Amino acid sequence: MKLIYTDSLVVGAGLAGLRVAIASKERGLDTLVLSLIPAKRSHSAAAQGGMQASLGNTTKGDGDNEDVHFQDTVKGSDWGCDQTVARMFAHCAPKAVRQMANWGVPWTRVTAGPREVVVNAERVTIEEAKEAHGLINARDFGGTKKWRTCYTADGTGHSLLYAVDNKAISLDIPVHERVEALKIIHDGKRCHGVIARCLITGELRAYIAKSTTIATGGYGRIYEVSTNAIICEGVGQALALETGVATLGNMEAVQFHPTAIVPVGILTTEGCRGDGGLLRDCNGHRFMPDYEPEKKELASRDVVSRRMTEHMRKGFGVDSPYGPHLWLDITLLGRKHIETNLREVKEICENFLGIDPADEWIPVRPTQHYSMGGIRTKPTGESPQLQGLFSVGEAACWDMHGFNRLGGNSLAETVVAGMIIGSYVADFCEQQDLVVDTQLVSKFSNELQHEIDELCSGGDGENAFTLKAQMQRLMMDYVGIFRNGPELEVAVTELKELLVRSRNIKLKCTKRHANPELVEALRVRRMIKVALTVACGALARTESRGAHAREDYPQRNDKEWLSRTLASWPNSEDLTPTLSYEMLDVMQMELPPGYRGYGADNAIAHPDTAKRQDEIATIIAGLGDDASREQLQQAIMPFELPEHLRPANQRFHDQTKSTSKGGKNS
Ligand SMILES: Cc1cc2nc3c(=O)[nH]c(=O)nc-3n(C[C@H](O)[C@H](O)[C@H](O)COP(=O)(O)OP(=O)(O)OC[C@H]3O[C@@H](n4cnc5c(N)ncnc54)[C@H](O)[C@@H]3O)c2cc1C
Repeated sequence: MKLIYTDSLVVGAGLAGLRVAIASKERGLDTLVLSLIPAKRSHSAAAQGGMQASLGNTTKGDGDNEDVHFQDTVKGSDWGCDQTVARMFAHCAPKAVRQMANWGVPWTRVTAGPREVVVNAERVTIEEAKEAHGLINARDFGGTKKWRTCYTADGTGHSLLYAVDNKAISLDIPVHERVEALKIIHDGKRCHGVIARCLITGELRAYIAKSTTIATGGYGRIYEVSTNAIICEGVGQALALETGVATLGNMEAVQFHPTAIVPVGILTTEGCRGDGGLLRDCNGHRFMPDYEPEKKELASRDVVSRRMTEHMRKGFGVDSPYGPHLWLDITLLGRKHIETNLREVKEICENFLGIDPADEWIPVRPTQHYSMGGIRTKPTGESPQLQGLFSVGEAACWDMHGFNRLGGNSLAETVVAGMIIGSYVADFCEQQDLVVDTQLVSKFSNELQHEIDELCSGGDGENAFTLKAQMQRLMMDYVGIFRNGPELEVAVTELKELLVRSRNIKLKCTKRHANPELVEALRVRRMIKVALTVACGALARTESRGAHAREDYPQRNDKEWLSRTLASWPNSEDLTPTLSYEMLDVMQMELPPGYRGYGADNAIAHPDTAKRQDEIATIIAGLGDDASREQLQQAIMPFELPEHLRPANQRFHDQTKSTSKGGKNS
């Protein structure tokens, strides 16, 4: 078998993986990336609406800064996130968005003077500052206090991925395309690389590295209908799970996006509502203000998706051969706006629905969209259990999204976390020697070879495609937007049966090289395990938090459930994961749990909340009015960053406004 050595191995050539690879290569490390597909076709390219960074350039972003972005992110997460990580992220997002401009992203810019926008269904004219002319613009997105989402029309992921991939090419970073990592090489304590299979020749290869970063994206395709690319199948999470040691975090936290088109499930960006689009029911009635008078269509995604589902259950859905749906109305934005800022949406509507969204309403329904859960890491991106194993981007539970990700915070996470974690990965590689344990390599490659031999051994057995379809249907029916105990029990029981059956898959086509059936068979048994971590986590969590909505436990229960679910699979013969919990410590939080500002306000309070609020008030009073925001931060919730990322961010109106924390400008 071919052994390939490198310092920094990155599995995944989406935005997150490439950004880590660039950080390694820029430090002079030998770096190599694996990908199922050419880098520029990675799922990141599909992102439409934009990335959040508190630049505060537009009038509607005036007063924005890291504090506001941090608070929106924590509230968006329904207090499920790691607040230290949310702080690291909010601090570095402005740096990342500017770096992307430097690398060639053609951000939409501010034009000084009057600008016509739609706010709450009305056309209003805002005035953009003369000093902001030519600076990076931002649009509104759900769950945010300010207009903060930087964008390139509605092709933001495409332009980001092209810029980042071109940067990787300019640094001569090799990407081994059409290669699938299927096993992590480890000794229970330390990760040494992966065993991968070439999807063209079928050859197995060992990639041996000082650090291995899993950046394989989300696991959306364990559901039947998803906005995700078909390669988002959760194999990266399964790789970690199958080590038996590494843990996955909050796998039950699965986001449903409010506006995917019916029936195919392709996304229309949140930018549609951010720019002023409305949701209407079968009577043409704009219903969101009835449920969410303050944020209306721009509450966070978990809230809007639930309200839409609730409204359809009351009989206000539009009947269609594909089940009920609602309408997204962007006609009020006008043709010019749609053809410049939402042109991908227009093309999607024309090509997949045969309608012109400047004239007609778009049929939409909430659809699986994002994986908040993933490979649990420390703030440095490293697995707490396996030294040298890192994870980043949607594959990871770093964990800045908790139980609900805000729109625009994922693209931002890929390049921000890629920048931060890339730096820690490089530090790690500089401090470590390359360890080559050939016995260990043989053990894992033999296991994979044996698995392939079994699948190809002929005879009667299960069909991989059938099992996958059954798993996807189960997840859709029983582990969806609203969940309850009896249905989750059904999901777990039937997924366990599918897992047993998946151990007896036999291929009809037994070719060892390019063979889609073999690819499917190797993936589906891993996907079912991932699906079980979602279903079991959801069944065990007897509360509602963010995207995890239990009809039988409708309250957020901070008293008992302010925790992160950890899932591991210590014994390969087990039929369910082992769950444990990492408690979130209110006494360490900068923002103790409270009301999000939208959605239901019926949480069961944590006993420490009031105590922590008092403690923070005492700290602020003790430091006095002259304290800098850095002193305050240090006293309330300090956080680490690589040194080059620590300097304060600057904004064009810094000179004219207060620099104290109270002034919300830093
Ligand atoms: C339609 C759509 C629109 C979106 N719009 C926005 C938006 O406007 N703003 C926002 O913030 N977020 C948005 N998101 C979310 C965001 O795009 C993703 O979360 C993000 O791009 C994920 O990037 P990533 O680098 O983590 O993974 P990906 O881009 O998914 O890349 C994964 C990589 O891993 C590789 N890979 C996978 N498995 C293996 C394996 N076993 N072996 C080798 N390689 C492997 C793949 O080939 C790929 O290169 C959107 C998502 C969707 C679905």
